Amino acid sequence: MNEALNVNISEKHHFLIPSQLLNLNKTKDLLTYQGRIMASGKELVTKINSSMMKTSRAQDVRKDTEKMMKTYANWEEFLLPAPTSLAILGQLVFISAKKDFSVNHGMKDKQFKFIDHPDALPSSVLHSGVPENNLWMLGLRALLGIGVLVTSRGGGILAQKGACPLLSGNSLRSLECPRRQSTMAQPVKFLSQEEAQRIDEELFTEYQYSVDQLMELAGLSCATAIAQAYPLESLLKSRPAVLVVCGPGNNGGDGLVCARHLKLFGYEPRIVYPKRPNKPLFQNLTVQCEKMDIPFLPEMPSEEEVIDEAYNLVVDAIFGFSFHGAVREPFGSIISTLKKATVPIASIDIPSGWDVEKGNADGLQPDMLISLTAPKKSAMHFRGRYHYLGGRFVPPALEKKYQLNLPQYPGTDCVLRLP
Ligand SMILES: NC(=O)C1=CN([C@@H]2O[C@H](COP(=O)(O)OP(=O)(O)OC[C@H]3O[C@@H](n4cnc5c(N)ncnc54)[C@H](OP(=O)(O)O)[C@@H]3O)[C@@H](O)[C@H]2O)[C@@H](O)CC1
Ligand SMILES: [K+]
Repeated sequence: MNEALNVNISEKHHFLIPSQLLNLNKTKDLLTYQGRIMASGKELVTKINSSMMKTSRAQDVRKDTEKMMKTYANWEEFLLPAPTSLAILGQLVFISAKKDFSVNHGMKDKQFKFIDHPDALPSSVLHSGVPENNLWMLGLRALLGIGVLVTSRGGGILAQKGACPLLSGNSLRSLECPRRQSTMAQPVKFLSQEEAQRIDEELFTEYQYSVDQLMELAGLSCATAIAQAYPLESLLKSRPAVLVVCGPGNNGGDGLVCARHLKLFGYEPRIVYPKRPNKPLFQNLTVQCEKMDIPFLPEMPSEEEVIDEAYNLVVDAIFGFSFHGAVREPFGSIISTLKKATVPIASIDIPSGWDVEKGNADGLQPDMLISLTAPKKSAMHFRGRYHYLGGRFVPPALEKKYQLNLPQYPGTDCVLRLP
């Protein structure tokens, strides 16, 4: 396994410890300081195994950790104690430093029987249960200087508790996270339709952005988030084909931009664009896609089997936050076909056909939602695997005015995975 060292603690318990973490100089110091010599490979496994058994009292570990981590950051504030109830639930803890990963990759025999989807594990700390006591957790904490952050789905609890949001994302770059004082304690705001439209309006009128500018950033966010959630190497079809369905408004424009960036990222997008507005903005975006050899389909495939057969993913860029009322044709038929397709759907800003605030229990159920600027109220009803925030263009004054409490994007990233 390239990115993580698999540590078999016992027959039932496995850890994946990211090699990046082990390579950190500070971590090495820390291990030496603990009097436990860190080695590599099998030796490391033995060391960890034995140190689990010899774990010092929780109080000592807490003090040590505090002392050690203070130099770098106030990590102690981010650590959640593992609830005892969780401590008896299961068997596994995973820590990964990068994107989602497969635990089966490079394994001789597939021994991860407690994992539902071994080929797509969330990258942030995932807790699906821990052994009968939390000794190993303390041990890990003592060894690596971090706590095991417990959550049922990577990062979920962390973000709500106001932990460094980077930790809930995909990267151990979180070690460098400058803390954000003002919004840490507040959950991100879910916008009403009217708020979303007012913010949008203000960006254009007060802040003097052009639509093209923001659309470019929005579309780039969408393509980036998609590439993170569905990396090329994870696609099941031999061709990395993606169907991008674009609607008549700016959400559709985001879809066109997204398609263009997906193409640059190595995907093979194809676009369905049944109602094209007669405005230079959309005409230009269309030409840009054509010049990038992105095919526009004459019509939406009407059979869901055709979509399932040909595409790895559908990008839903039909309607965004201005959607209202009952869906009109041709989009009604398009959405019903998409509802029957089994291929994952990534919705831009709002799952199309959903009420912007109330959602739609009988509507599309996308696997991914990329909320732009801030999630809308309907995002509370999103049940898919990947919820990303994109559109990193909100000026701080505007964020403050609407009390958006946006989590901090990791480093220079333009997207952030939400719990
Ligand atoms: N600040 C941001 O966050 C940014 C947001 N951006 C993006 O803009 C999106 C909002 O775009 P938007 O305002 O153009 O509206 P959008 O939702 O695409 O659809 C409007 C179209 O749909 C139509 N339509 C409506 N209801 C319908 C129905 N029932 N059945 C059929 N048709 C219906 C409606 O037709 P009309 O009702 O006018 O006849 C109109 O043609 C936002 O979600 C985000 O993706 C970024 O690009 C830039 C920065
Ligand atoms: K959409």
